[in-house]
Amino acid sequence: MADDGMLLNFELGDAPLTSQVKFKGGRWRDRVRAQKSVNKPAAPAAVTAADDLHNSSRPTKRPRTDDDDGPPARQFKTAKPLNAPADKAPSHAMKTGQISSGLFTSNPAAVTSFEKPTEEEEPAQPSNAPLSDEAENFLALGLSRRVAQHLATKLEMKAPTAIQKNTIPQLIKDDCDAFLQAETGSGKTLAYLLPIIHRIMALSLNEDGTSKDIQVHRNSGLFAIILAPTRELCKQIALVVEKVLRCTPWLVSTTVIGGESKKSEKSRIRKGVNILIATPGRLTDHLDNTKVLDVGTVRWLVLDEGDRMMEMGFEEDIRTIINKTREAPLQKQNREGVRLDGILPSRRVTVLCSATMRMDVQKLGEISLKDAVHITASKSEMENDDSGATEAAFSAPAQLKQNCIIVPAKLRLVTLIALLKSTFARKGPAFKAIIFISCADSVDYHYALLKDTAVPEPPSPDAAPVKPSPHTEATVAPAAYITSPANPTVVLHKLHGSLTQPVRTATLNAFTNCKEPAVLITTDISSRGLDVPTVDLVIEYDPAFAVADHVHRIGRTARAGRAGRAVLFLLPGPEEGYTSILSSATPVAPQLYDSVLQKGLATAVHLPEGKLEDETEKHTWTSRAEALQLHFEQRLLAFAYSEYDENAPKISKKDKYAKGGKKEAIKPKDNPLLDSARQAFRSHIRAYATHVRDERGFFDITQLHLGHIAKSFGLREAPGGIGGGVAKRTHRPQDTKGSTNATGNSRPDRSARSAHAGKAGDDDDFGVVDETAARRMREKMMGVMNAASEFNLG
Ligand SMILES: Nc1ncnc2c1ncn2[C@@H]1O[C@H](COP(=O)(O)OP(=O)(O)OP(=O)(O)O)[C@@H](O)[C@H]1O
Repeated sequence: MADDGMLLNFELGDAPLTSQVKFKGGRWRDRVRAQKSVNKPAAPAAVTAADDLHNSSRPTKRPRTDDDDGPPARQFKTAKPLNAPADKAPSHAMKTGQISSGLFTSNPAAVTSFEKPTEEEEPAQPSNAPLSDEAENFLALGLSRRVAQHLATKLEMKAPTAIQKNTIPQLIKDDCDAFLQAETGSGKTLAYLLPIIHRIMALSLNEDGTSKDIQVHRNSGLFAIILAPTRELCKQIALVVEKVLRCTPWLVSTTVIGGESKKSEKSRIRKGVNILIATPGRLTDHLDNTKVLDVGTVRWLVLDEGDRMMEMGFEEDIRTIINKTREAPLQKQNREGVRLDGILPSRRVTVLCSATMRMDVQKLGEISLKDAVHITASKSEMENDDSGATEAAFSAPAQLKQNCIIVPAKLRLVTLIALLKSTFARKGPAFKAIIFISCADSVDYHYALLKDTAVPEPPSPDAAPVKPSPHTEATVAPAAYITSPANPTVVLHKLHGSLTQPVRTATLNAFTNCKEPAVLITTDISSRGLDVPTVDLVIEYDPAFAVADHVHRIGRTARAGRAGRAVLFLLPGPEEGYTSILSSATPVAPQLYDSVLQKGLATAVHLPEGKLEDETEKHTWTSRAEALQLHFEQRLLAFAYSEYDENAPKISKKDKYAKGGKKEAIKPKDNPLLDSARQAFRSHIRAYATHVRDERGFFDITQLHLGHIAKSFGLREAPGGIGGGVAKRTHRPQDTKGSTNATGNSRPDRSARSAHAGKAGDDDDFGVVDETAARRMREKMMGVMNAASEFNLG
């Protein structure tokens, strides 16, 4: 066995692990068995292949800091559980045939140079805030006094943002198509909505501004259709429309977004609607089947987050919607005889809207726009003048602080906890964070891992009855690990597209309205358009599949001029080069993972039942990190092996070693958390293969050390069953140790990564991504998404 890097995580001893794992919940019989199992004396270790058996690589060059109390670069003995008596720390690992590699050893070194931050820099001036000049107001942009007053008094919006300032007069006076492109959180929704509502309201006004005798009402015709990619986004837009329409209660909006019966949507359309907010699929369905849906009076078609709709495969639906609205004869007056021309546009106007500019959007522009003006926060110009379009393609709000932490795979999980723990300890009670993860399985797993598993205390007789929503039972829970005495209640939420619509809606509402500090663990379902103004921190635990998605993800914070911070986790190696393309838009400051761990683990980790350490011993951040990792690994092993179960049929030595004398792991028992970890790992690896082609040099699946990645899921070895899209490489590439990849970064030593090798030093690469297979996989993911729900990366 290679010795370097292969360590037991703890010493071998014979004392029981008593308080390391506490079993709560479930049947009492299971709890008793589980507790007995951890109290049993240890048996000699049966060693099987571990995650990095082959990892005979170079020692870690872990960056060190001044007050570093970390371990040496190589260590042959790592920490024992902190609450185990000295020299007596038996482990599940010994019994299960598992070996766990040391947390701080055999980690590839980062090539990024980390500059020590000198002083807290002055935050940049917000770039997406309402304008501060007193002369800037909605009235001056041409909106009616009624709307301007309503915005100021009821919605507390006195001044427009830059994109609103450039869009509103344009869409009030001109009837040409428009492409709105501005940073996330810059108020694009109101930028296109206000002129539409202003012009519809004008149908009820005389030229002198007084009200006409006949006012338009819900039955006067459908004037605008707004399309958005997700139900969540549609609901959010509908809420904004509804708030603005409160100043004109005779106008009505509604949504057709699926997730409820088509019959009730039909009946709302029949009652009359002036502004319709829809997802493309559902609207196409209604255009085909709902006769009362008359698009003859429609003057505006807005495609919000157009690029996302294209990416999700809605191109056909969008084409159908555009063709059907264009083909319907344009009615110059409605059936009540109200003249529409002259007040509403004399042609159908299409507005395309996105914070990012990518190929999908250009294609959508070709399908939907004619002689469009390109409106940005700084100017408005005809589209064929493309200056400015690309420069703004990937910009993020200026006040948004961006960091990236280069974390070796094995340390990802503990670094995440440390980051959350220190952030929540420092921040006020209303602090909110979103963690983006690549797939739904991984969201499910991390939610299950981080939530407080303690059975809640029965409420005292005089306590007010709490009525938890039945829809959020499985998606909202108190968090463990990241709480602190300063911030004891952090509420964990999870959201992804495989959840049912009522659960998605209820969970999002719970997160938005949560008065406690809150974390939302989610997929890219939450990356677009989601407007929770109080989100302070976005963590990209898994990088986005494309830079455009990254821009939208981090845009969930720093909205409308507020401050915000985004942290991106990257692996040492090719991924480090990714910062070069991000920094071309906004600077991304690299951060040492050591400093994150040091800060977060300066104090004990809190479990619901107490601290995860023996207070009589001295602890360092490294020993706490090791203990925390061990704790997670033990949680996965807790119910996993029948050897722990006294009542389970005994497995004979003969059976154990049946296959040609090979050591066989003992058959695992059912452990939902372990199953979830394995499933999450597999989905994570598959998702990794779907990064867009242009960025795959940074996210190269052949560079992943699966054993180390497994450890970040609390697993001690990489489970099998990863297929589809990942083909075995047959030739060892030449660019091994010391070579430089396309990004200019030297690759980590490949010989360090042969855990999946057929033959050591030969066919040792895990696989290459076949482009067609990757595309198929991505399409499949999108396909599942469209069939089951509309937005599910998982
Ligand atoms: N003029 C304004 N004054 C104050 N707040 C505003 C103004 N306009 C919009 N906002 C607020 O800014 C936030 C972001 O608005 P909106 O969701 O429209 O941004 P966006 O540009 O569409 O962002 P994204 O690209 O992320 O979808 C919302 O909370 C909205 O209420």
